[in-house]
Amino acid sequence: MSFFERIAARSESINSLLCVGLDPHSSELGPYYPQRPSSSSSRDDDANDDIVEEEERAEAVYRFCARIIDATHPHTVCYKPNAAFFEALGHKHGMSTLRRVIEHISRHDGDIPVLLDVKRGDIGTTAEAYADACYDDTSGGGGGLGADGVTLSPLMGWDSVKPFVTGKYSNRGAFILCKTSNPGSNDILALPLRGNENGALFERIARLADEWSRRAEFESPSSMPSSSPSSFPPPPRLGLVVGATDPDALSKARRATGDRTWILAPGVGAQGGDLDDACRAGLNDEGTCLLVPVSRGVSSASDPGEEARRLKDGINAARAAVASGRRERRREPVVDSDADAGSAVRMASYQREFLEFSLEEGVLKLGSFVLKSGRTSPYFFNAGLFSSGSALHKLGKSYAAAIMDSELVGEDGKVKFEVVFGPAYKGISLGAVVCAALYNEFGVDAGFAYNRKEAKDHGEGGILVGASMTNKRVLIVDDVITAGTAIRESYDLLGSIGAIPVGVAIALDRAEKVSLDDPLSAVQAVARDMSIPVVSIVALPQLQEYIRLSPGYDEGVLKLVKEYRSKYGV
Ligand SMILES: O=c1ccn([C@@H]2O[C@H](COP(=O)(O)O)[C@@H](O)[C@H]2O)c(=O)[nH]1
Repeated sequence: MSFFERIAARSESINSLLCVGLDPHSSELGPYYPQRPSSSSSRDDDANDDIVEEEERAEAVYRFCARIIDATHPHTVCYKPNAAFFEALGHKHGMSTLRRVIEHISRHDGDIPVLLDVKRGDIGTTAEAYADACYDDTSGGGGGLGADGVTLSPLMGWDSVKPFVTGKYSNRGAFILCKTSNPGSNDILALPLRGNENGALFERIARLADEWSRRAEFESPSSMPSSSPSSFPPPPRLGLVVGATDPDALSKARRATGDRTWILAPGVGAQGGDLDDACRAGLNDEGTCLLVPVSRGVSSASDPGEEARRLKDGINAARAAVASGRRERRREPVVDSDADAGSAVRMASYQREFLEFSLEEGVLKLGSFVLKSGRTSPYFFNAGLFSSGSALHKLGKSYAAAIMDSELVGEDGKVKFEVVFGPAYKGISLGAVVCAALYNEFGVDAGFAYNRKEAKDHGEGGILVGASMTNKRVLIVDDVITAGTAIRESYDLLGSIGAIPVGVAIALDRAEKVSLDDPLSAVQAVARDMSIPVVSIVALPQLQEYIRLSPGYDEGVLKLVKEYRSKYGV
């Protein structure tokens, strides 16, 4: 198992997100010194006394750590010894004491990972040596410390991180410093980004954690049994350090990095971070992927075991509240109070987010719009206005979430299509972002193809470009279906080359009839005529519900939407 798989497995098996830090501060070592018979030492004995003191200090450090480990291990997902306190023991005792402590951890039942807090960062060749020093490099003589994961500075870039998570260390993991818990973290890590990117430097780092994890997997694939599709996409190799002292940064980092990345949030206890706020901000939608490391808060307690249990319970209380709140928002149907509709409207979190950002981007507008059909619509959707990298990224994620939430996924958890087809023109870019998001978000590596409106008379010629679709199951991606003409053309085109259309994915289902005496909407008619599902990110009922639930919603707009729906809707 990889480092983060071990973290996840232990977290689940002991139902905890607590990481105990081992920071043997001098001020806490007093009770751990071995008793020495009092002797009257002369000046000649001073040098000898220094040596004895060094040894005694190292012994005190070991005892301090061992006592904490023995008391807290039932509640602890992983231990985080901070290398600084061991390095300060000097060349003779420092590393051997650290190794002794790490070995002590491994003597306890269960697989308890060791995260060495070293905050390294250097050019690649030096980073290789650091990686050997931190881990147990048996191939190079076995002189390493035997840690399973490390903390790293990301500021020197991917090549400084790579040796810790690839090659012979592909099963290790690293937390990269994103927004640290100290006040000075605002000096650099919170600086605003320039150019097209919004947010602060730490948000960029949060995004990089995902990117580098994928890069690590690409450059140094983990050996996974092909029979375990559930392990795809592979577990991340990088997590983030984001201080519990800044809940706002924690929620921004969580949003930037996504749900699979583990965040280490130091700062609870001696640094004043609030446990509850940190959990609410840093947990993912499932109420996990957050480790709360506490060092002095545990070591200075009169009963470290009891304190660890109390912290574990406190974190679990927060995660229960967070998980149930988020689950409810994401999965539970929202009952539409509209008596005319009279049915429940399901609103998943990806649907709410999609509506939110479509309105923000001006892609979805509320007002009064005359459509090509001559109808006056209270809303208008123009997917062509998703016109930035960030908007396309979010759009792709929304489509991918809708597809994975639909009948296009079989009982076996696999998608029912092999190729994503984007019909010219708008469908080309949509198909591309959807195909990339399916891979990024869900590890679904489908082929991608599109068509030209006019055949090329040079080069390879023809109107189809990209993955071969002959005898392949194909998903058609478009923005909206108005009359269904474009989708029917795609369907015929695919049929003519022996491809098998298995579904259509669109962004918005207007859920309206083409002509008033139709029993079905345009989307329903396409699904019926082609006998394939048409999946949409949202449909008109979700838009109506979104407007109704928005703080300060406009009753006038809602009334117009209702009227439009009752006149043209299905
Ligand atoms: O942003 C950071 C990164 C690392 N640390 C380390 O965590 C512990 C915190 O100790 P407490 O006693 O729980 O405050 C310590 O080893 C730091 O070096 C951090 O605090 N903040």
